[in-house]
Amino acid sequence: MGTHEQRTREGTLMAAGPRWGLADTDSRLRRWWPLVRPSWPYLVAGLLAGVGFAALSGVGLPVMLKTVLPIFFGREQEASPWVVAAGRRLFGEHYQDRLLLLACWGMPVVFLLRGLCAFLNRYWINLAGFVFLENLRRAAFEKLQSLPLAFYQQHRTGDLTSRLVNDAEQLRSLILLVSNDAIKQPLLLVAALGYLVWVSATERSALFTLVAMVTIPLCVVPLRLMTRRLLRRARAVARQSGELAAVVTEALQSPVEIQSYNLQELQCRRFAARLHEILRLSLKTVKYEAMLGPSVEFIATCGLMVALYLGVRSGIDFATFSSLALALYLAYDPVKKLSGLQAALKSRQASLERLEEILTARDTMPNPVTPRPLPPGNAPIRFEQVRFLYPNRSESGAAPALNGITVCIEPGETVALVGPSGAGKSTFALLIPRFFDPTEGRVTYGGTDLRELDKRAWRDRIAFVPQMPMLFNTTIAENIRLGRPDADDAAVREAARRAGAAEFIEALPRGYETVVGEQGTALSGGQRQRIAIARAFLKDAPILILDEATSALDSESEARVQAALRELIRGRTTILIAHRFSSISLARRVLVFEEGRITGDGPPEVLAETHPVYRRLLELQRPG
Ligand SMILES: Nc1ncnc2c1ncn2[C@@H]1O[C@H](COP(=O)(O)OP(=O)(O)OP(=O)(O)O)[C@@H](O)[C@H]1O
Repeated sequence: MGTHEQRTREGTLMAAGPRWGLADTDSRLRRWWPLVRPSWPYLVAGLLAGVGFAALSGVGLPVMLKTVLPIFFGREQEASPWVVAAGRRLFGEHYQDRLLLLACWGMPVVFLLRGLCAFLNRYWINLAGFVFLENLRRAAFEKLQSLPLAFYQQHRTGDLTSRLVNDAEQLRSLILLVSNDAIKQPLLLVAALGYLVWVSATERSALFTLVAMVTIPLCVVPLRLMTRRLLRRARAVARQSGELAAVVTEALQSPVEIQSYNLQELQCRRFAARLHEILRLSLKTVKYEAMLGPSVEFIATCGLMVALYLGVRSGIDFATFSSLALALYLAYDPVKKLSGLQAALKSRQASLERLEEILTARDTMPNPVTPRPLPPGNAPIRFEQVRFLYPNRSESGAAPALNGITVCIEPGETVALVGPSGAGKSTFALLIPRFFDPTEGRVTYGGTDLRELDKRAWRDRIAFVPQMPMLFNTTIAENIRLGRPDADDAAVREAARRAGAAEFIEALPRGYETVVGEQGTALSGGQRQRIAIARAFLKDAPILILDEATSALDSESEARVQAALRELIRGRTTILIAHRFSSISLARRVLVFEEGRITGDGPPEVLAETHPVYRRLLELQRPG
C-alpha cells in the first residue's frame, strides 16, 4: 500500500506540471525514492497510529456510548445484547455495578490509548518529515559540493541557500499535509459514494442521486483552472524568495562598500521591493487557494438543489432524502479537501522543481570512468591551441577569454603572467586545476590530457593561493591545516614559520587557537595572505598557482610576503599572476597576455627591451 500511495503522490506531482510528461514519472520517482525511503517506515507507522486514533475516537467512543452506557441508566433493552450477555456471564445476575466499575476503568484506558495513538501519529509523521528534510538537504548539499565552478557562476549564493533552506522546508510541510488527508479523504469519499450507490439501488430513487453524483466530477473543473494559475504564482514566489535571499546575502557580505558609498537606503529599497513582490504574489496564491473551497461548495449546492427538485417531484420521503443529502454532502467534503491538497501540492511543486534543478544538475566536467595514472615525478604542463569562452558568455557573442594559447611550462619553472586587466591571466591559471575545460584545444600534464586524469588526484598535486584567500570562521591552526587535514600541530607551526606568519600568530593572545572571524575579518590583508601561503607550504604540492593580491600591502608586509613566496616556490612549478611588478623578480620567465593571447614569452629583462606593452606596464608601475 505504501508504495502505491507514494506512486500516487508522485503521480499527482507529475501530472500537475505542464513541463513534466508521464514519461518523466519513472525517472522522477527513481530520483526521489532514495530520499523518501528512510522516512517511509515512520510515515507508515504514523498513518497506522492515525487510523488507531480515528478508530478509537470515531468508533470506540460512540460504540461505548451506544452499547454499554444505557445499562447503567436502567435501559438494558437499548444496550447491546451481546454486552448484556457477556456481563451476566462474567459477573452474575447483578452485574451492573461491576460493569460500571469496569467501564469507569475502561474509559480512561480507551482515552489513554487514543492519546497514545494521537501522540505517535504526530510524532512519527513529523519524524518522517524531518528525516526526509535531513536527507534532502544533505543530498542537495553534497551535489552542490560536487558541481563545477561554472554552476556557481550561473547561480547566486543567496538563491542556492534559499533552495536548501526554504524550498526544502516547503517539501517537508508537504509530507505533513499529505499524510493528514491523502488517505483519510479518499476513504471517506469511497464510503460516501458506496452508500449513495447502495441506497439508490435499493430505494428506487436512483435518478436524482445519480444526477447529484454527476456534479461531483464537475468540482474538478475549478480545481484544474485554479491549480494551473497557482503553480505559476508559486514558481514566481519561490523565485522571488531566492532573489530576496540573494539581496540579503550580498548586503550582509559587503557592509564596507554599502556604508562607504552610503548605499543603505538603496539596499533597503531593493529589499523592500522584493518583499512587496513576494507579498503581491503570495496574496495571489492565497486568492486561488481560497477560491477553491467556495467554488466546490457552489457546484455541490447546485447538485443538491437539482437533487431536491427531482427528489420531491418523484415523491421521495423526507427521511430517505435527508440521509441521501447527508451522504452527498459527505462525498463533496473529501472532494473539497482533496482540492485543497491538490492546491498545496501545486504550490509546492515550484519548490520541488527548484531542488530538482540542483539534484539533477549535470556535472559538466565529470571525472573520467577509467582515469589515466599521473606521471610519477613533476612533469611539463602544456597548453595546445587552447581557446576558452566562459559558459555564461557563449550566447552573448563575447570574445573568448583565451584564444589560441600554445605554451609549455617546464617542471620546476617559475612563470609570471603579466598583462592588462581582462587579458586572460586568471582564466589561464584556472584551467590548470581543471576548474574549467578548454572550449577548444587541450591542456596536458606529462603528455596526458587533464580530462583523462582523476580530478582529485590531479588537484592534490596543486596548491592554489587565490587573490583573496578565503579563511573559514575557525582557529588559525585549523585554517592552515586545510592544506593537509591530517597534519599534526608541529607541521602546522612549521608551515606558519616558513610562511613568515609564526611571529604575528604567536603574538596574538590565543595564538594558533585564535578564531579568525567570518572570512578572516579579524586579520589584516597581509596576515590573511601569509596564512594562505602557510596552507600551501603544508600541502607541499609540486605545482603552485599564486594569484597575487592587487591591493598594495605596506612595504614591511610586502617584504615578508615576498620572502615567504621566494621560499615557497623553490623546487616547484610556479604560475604567478603578477599584479605588482615587484613580484616579477621571483620569475625567470614572463608570459605577456593581451586580449586572450600570449604576445610575449621570455626573461623579464629581455621583454623590457623588446615588448612595447610589457615596457608600458612596467613604466606605469615605476614610482615617480
Ligand atoms: N566568471 C566569468 N564569467 C564570464 N566572463 C569572465 C569571467 N571571468 C572573467 N571573464 C572574462 O574573461 C576575460 C579574461 O578575464 P581574466 O579574469 O582572465 O583576466 P585577467 O587578465 O586575470 O584580469 P585581471 O588582471 O583584472 O585579474 C575578461 O574579458 C573577463 O571579462
